[in-house]
Amino acid sequence: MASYIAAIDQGTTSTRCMIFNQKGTVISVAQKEHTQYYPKPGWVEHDPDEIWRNTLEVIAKARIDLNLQLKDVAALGITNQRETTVVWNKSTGRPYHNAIVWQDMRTADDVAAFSADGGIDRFREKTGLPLATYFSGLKLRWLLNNVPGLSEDAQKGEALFGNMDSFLIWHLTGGVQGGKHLTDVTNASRTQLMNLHTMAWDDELLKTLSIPRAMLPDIRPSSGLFGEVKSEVMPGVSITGVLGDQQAALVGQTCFEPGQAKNTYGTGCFLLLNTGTAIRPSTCGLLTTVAYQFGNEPPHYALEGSVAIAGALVQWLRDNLGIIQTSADVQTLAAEVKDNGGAYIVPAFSGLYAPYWKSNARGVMAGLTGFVTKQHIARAVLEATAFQTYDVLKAMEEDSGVTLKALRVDGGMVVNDLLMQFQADIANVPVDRPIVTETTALGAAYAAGLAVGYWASKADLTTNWGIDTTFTPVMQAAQREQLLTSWHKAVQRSFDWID
Ligand SMILES: Nc1ncnc2c1ncn2[C@@H]1O[C@H](COP(=O)(O)OP(=O)(O)O)[C@@H](O)[C@H]1O
Ligand SMILES: O=P(O)(O)OC[C@H](O)CO
Repeated sequence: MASYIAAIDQGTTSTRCMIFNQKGTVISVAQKEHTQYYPKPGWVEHDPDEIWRNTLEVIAKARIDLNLQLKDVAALGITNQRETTVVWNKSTGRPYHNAIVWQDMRTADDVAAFSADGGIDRFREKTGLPLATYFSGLKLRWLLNNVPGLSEDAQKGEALFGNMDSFLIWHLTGGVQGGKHLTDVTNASRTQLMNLHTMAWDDELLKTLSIPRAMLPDIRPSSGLFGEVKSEVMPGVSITGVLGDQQAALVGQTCFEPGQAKNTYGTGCFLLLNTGTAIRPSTCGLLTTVAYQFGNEPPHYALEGSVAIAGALVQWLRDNLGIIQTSADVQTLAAEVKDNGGAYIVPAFSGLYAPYWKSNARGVMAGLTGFVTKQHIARAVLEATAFQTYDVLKAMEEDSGVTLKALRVDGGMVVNDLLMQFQADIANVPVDRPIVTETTALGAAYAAGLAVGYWASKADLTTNWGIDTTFTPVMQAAQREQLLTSWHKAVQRSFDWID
């Protein structure tokens, strides 16, 4: 038996390759950031070719650092930023356009137009999703309507659509020399084109959005054979696990029982609750999504509270305002004051996602007085993530009837103790930070490893999970109430900024 499992985590800001051992410990890691393009206010793009080059580079580096022989790699897993939409030519491999990123809001007019007939929940019964700029279907429609020649090529099956998983699988398995055009159920569930009940592309939705079926990838379970790598960075290794990154984190946190949840704090923030094999509709502004499907087992579903801007607000403080030099500096600055000084930031940069779904909201800073300093702003930046998590947590508890005993957390922001303590305080729930916080790549590794027998069962994986730190709530109820009241007033003020 080979000693390791490799995983690629193609995220919003960077691409990573990680090598794990059987204990789920990271043995080698390489990471590279890619360029964010903002061609117009509210538009966000990535260059798919840059991401492909970075993927090759990080795989090579992670291997070299460990002097990893191919015979030692049991399988490769892939996890990815979801919804981000790529269209490329089957014969040349060339993308027709930059990828349209999940945060991009260019489809706001389509959202309004389609909602005029039936409201934003028009497709919810079939897809589990409200109409929003977030999902792939309308992004693909925009590309078909705006890129010359694309629609014709799509009808002929010459143009291929995919999220980053499909794009990387296609390249890794041979590209123009017959690369496989595949996706997994979790990624497909974020396109707003897949029917959650059948796990297949839905002809009625495709017709309504004018999407040619010929350009769509085949949908596979998350764990199983996707193909063999042909690229020279890892030739002959099989890709046997693919999951959208938030679902991968749920798997990496071994939340296999209905009622278990995790919250991932990265660019955005995503709370997922495993709801088992039954589809649970949301009436409180959450998403119903596929959590994972392992081999021939029935799919498991999740309720999801998606927050668009979390760590991205820290980056904004660093890159746009220049108040801090590194993301980690936000904690040092925020710790210089004992509270937010009355300042609140609602980071509705991409409108507001769950549980509000307000495409026309925009960011606000509220409660400013002459007393407020950059230290208070740093604190308000961190608190914004915790307040947004509180809102989705409450919606989750109401929708599911589950009261969380503890919140499992992961992602780049969880190194921030001040944020984690405030999260525990404001949600009044213990926050469990695990030993391995790279749970996204770990989840893809788990899916890949289960498929080839590297791990025998989910029970094997569960024993790998362990707590590093538990943050216990200490805040008085009256203070919590006062903070939440002010936060919710600020949220109201962000609504309806765009007419
Ligand atoms: N010490 C820190 N405190 C707060 N935020 C942080 C800290 N370190 C990193 N971040 C934020 O975490 C995010 C990166 O997390 P990561 O999980 O790698 O994101 P993604 O997978 O979305 O690319 C960035 O937005 C960054 O600003
Ligand atoms: O790449 P991340 O970690 O920011 O995750 C992005 C999400 O998948 C968007 O739905």
